[in-house]
Amino acid sequence: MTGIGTESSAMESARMTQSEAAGEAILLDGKAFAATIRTRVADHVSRLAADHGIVPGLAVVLVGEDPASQVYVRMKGKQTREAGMASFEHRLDATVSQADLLDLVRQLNVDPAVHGILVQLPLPEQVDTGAVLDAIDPAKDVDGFHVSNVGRLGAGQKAMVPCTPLGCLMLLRDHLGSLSGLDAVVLGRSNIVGKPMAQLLLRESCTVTIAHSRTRDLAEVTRRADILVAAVGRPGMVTGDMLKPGATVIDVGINRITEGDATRLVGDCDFASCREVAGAITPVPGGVGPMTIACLLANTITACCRANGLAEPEGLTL
Ligand SMILES: Nc1nc2c(c(=O)[nH]1)N[C@@H](CN(C=O)c1ccc(C(=O)N[C@@H](CCC(=O)O)C(=O)O)cc1)CN2
Repeated sequence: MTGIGTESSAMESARMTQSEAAGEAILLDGKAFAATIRTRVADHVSRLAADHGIVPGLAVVLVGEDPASQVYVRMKGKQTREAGMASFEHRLDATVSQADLLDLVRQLNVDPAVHGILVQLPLPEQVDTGAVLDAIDPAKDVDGFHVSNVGRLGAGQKAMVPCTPLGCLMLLRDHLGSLSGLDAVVLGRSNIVGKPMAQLLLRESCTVTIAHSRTRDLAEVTRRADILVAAVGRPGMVTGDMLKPGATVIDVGINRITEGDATRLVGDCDFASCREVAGAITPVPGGVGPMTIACLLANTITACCRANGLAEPEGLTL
């Protein structure tokens, strides 16, 4: 294993034969890959405790009662504890003032037991999200959303890298090896996914296009992509006819749709038609989503090692 994302290749070759025989895209199993990352994180946590008496700590701040956010925060706490790290959960009322939220962030910034801080998004309207994110100590900014980490990533310097794009990159490297020279199209220009994803792909020497709601002849753009990352939050927007045959498709969308009495999660890609054209594709659920929390744990270890002047964990950072 050299660097991030080569460990599941044996598993993948087995799947490849099955998928190829069926004339369908290979499924990039984020759930399984995330489990291998969490195991690596847990191993590193044990070493930090045994060799240095250090327990990495992650503080997660949840404002309000958005049902999806509550689920994600619960998952984060559980997986943090399972990896042997300390989890600090702070739940604030939806009506919290900007000043009180900033006070909490400042307390966490100076708490030596806390190596990573994450404020769950979205925040309620009365709160200035940018101001809250920029109040987090950049060294503890395990989400990589602080403007200084955004700038460092863009400048090719050591940074905290946003978890979802980092997870996408791990999946891509695991499947493709080198990405150098490939045409990559990122669909979506959010600060959380689209923009950092484009920066990471550029760092891998891809030729990167960011497409968005104003892009003209979108299908003509996406059909050029060897790698397509869809992060627009529109269920089933990408259809098979918009893909280059054999493309690697990373579906970041997590959209809950209602069908009759039932609800289910779907991505931004129309899975059935994309699977017929793509070479490989991430499913929803079980693709990018689980990678996000695994990378959050990895970033917390990275922040903890940097804070203590220790070597960074191999295979968990860029
Ligand atoms: N501060 C942040 N806020 C938000 C982020 C983030 O990275 N930092 N990302 C998203 C939500 N998110 C993590 O917070 C997240 C989304 C989805 C999953 C996941 O594992 N999804 C599963 C399905 C889970 C389900 O059943 O609902 C999957 O795709 O298989 C994890 C984390 C917005 N906010």
